[in-house]
Amino acid sequence: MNNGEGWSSGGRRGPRGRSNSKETWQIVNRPKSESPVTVDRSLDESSGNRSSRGSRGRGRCRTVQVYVEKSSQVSNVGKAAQEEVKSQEDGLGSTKQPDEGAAFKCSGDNSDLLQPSASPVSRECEGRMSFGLANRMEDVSLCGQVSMSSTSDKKVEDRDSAHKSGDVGNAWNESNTRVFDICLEKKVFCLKSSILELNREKRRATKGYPGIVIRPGMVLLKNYLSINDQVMIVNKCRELGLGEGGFYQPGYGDGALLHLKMMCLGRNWDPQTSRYGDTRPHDGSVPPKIPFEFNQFVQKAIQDSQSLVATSSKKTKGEDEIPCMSPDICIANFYTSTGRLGLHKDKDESANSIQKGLPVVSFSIGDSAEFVYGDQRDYDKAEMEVLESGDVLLFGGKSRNIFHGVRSILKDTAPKVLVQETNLRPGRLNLTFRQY
Ligand SMILES: O=C(O)CCC(=O)C(=O)O
Ligand SMILES: [Fe+2]
Repeated sequence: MNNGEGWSSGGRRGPRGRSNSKETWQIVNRPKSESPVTVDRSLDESSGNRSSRGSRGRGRCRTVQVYVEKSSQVSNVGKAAQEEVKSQEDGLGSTKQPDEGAAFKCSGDNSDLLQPSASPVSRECEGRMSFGLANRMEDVSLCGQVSMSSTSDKKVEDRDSAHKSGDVGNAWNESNTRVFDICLEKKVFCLKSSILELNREKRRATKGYPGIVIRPGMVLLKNYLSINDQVMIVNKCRELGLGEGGFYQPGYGDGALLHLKMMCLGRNWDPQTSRYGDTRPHDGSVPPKIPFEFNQFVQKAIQDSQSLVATSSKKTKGEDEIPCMSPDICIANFYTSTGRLGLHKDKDESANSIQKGLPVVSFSIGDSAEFVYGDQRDYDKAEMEVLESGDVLLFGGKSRNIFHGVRSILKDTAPKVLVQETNLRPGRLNLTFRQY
């Protein structure tokens, strides 16, 4: 049923600007009792491939945890790349957002329409499985202070309140393409992090966290990227993001803006045409190459997901559910605290890639996000998973064509130590890797 709002013409991206979205969402959060089961580091280090019962899941859902040895994980790739990258760019660019109530045209896969709120749905729980993944936090010193730029914060506030009051334009034009800095430049004042908070982060980073088979072809590796790796990724993305083909404010063909900043690596994805290309049409820039270390993380995440799937079902080979993939595209999104992304399918990769179910591999860094997904473009039927900093999500095989999106960014949830080390702006960095 059409509730009066349409969808964008972008193939990959879907709906934007659902009015009063916060109030009308009906997705059920996982009850507290079903939060991921953590494992002791001692277990993790001694047991190699042991499995035990966990309590994650819903209702009748039984989960099993499998522990992997710390040495088998990707570790500290590119530690040297943690140097601070200096830039004189202000980096905010024009961040005008479309009016929340704006209607958008629809076409192709994005033509389904929003349904009015219905009763909450529970997620399918069969086949879920946990996979213990120890994490690493060597060499990152914990300090109780986080610094941010007050100047930049003020600009972000201004933009946000303009957005809320709906008095900003929504047209995409050349001025929207100014480079965007994902990190704050000046350290002007300090926010104290409580010792409790820092200890919580430290515990989280040093304990194993589960990997979960959410549904066939969809795997979530919780807390998979160490803080060191996250720092490296942020620094690298910042460096690339300030150069040719770096972060900018994208817009659709109809002029509406996406609620995020974007940078493409490997190949350019153009939201105006929903196509991949070698250069970025609005400025002719060539996308930076995907850093080698990023691809190593992706390969490792695919392998670990395949092992997880194989362990969870004797009948299935891991590769059948999550096929191997060599990424030649990475789309980096930066969401400020008001950022979001409507339900959409990733469908602009080659027919061969999609047909084979080659997975999309997604890294989350910074503030947590409410990630929604489902078989239909229907928010009321969608399920939700909070993606936290360091989480890696894969959807391939039978889940390659799911609708998915980001409902909201949860403020002040980024690990303090990450913010302190990188000066990452409030918000979330997301990288999705694909093979064309
Ligand atoms: O930010 C996310 O988690 C999802 C991003 C996404 O779906 C995309 O870039 O196509
Ligand atoms: Fe996507």
